[in-house]
Amino acid sequence: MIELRDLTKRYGDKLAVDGLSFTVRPGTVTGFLGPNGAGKSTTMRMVLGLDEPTRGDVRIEGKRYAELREPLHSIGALLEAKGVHGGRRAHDHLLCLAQSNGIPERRVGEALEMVGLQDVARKRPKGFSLGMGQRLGIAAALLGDPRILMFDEPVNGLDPEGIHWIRTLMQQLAREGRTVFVSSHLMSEMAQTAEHLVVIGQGKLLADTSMSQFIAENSRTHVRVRTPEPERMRDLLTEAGLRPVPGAEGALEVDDGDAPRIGELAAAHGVVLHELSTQRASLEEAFMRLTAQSVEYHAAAPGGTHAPPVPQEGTAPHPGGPQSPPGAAQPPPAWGEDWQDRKGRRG
Ligand SMILES: Nc1ncnc2c1ncn2[C@@H]1O[C@H](COP(=O)(O)OP(=O)(O)OP(=O)(O)O)[C@@H](O)[C@H]1O
Repeated sequence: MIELRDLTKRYGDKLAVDGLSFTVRPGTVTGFLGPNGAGKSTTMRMVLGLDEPTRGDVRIEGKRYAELREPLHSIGALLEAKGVHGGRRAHDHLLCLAQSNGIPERRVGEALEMVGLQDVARKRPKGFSLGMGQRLGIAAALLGDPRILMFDEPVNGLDPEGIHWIRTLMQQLAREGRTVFVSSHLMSEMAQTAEHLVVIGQGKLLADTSMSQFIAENSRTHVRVRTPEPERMRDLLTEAGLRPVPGAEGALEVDDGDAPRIGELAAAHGVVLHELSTQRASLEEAFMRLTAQSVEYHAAAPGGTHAPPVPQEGTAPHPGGPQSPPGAAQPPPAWGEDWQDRKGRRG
């Protein structure tokens, strides 16, 4: 369990994390979401004692990180996959970590096997692909067989096979009763992986709820009805006390109706239906709606106006990139911008 109480971090006049209180519980994968610059990485660094909170505190199984006698047994984390010594063989890198944390050597082989790197154990990570680097970082996190795992953007840059593998691994770790806390920008991925969500914006807590409740509360679910007799169907729905509105392709959309009831109504009046479907909003839609006010940077829309950010799975729009209109002002850093890039510029 990870417990945050009033956790706050200020960098100069920037309040990066603003009074966060929430608990990450064992047995489920908890997704950690927020627009760029929301404070996710800062929060994770404070969990690991890498950044000192300005106010408040964070406990791991009831203790501050600095109080953990053998931290790798309590919490394993993947913050930056590039934090590996490129010249030391994969096995030796893990062995160093194991020896300095009182972890038996056999765990090195086990961890390498868990992440599928046993065949390259004697190779140096500087020749590793991004995916292999991520796997090695995850092996390090698993080394101490910890009760808590924390991953910051673990699927960044991975191919579909790697993404699938990490998703399955996180779910398995949660099923084993561990606490799994993971941040990601890939909404469809998060929707498939996490059962619980913590959402922050501009350092503040926006939601701490189950995935299904989050989507239900922050989006619109409606029934879509297509029929060759739309006027008649609309009248029937209205008479039944429902409020159909015109949708795309001549369909009717009913916010407050349930599909079986509408199907029965149509059947009772002999109205042919070509489509009757419940349209559930995606996590991405719900996330965009909730965080619209707390996005730090908005991409400039063609024509120079500012539009709400539209996250594209796995893409990173770049300011001044090929899609910028000629003569357009350089927009501020956009959604999906490589965070390392930004952190680098920050110095
Ligand atoms: N060392 C630092 N010095 C100054 N400002 C910082 C520092 N670290 C973070 N910040 C600022 O704090 C805010 C939160 O940054 P953080 O990296 O935690 O956000 P994030 O949610 O992880 O973003 P991303 O999704 O882009 O990785 C940002 O405005 C960032 O510019």
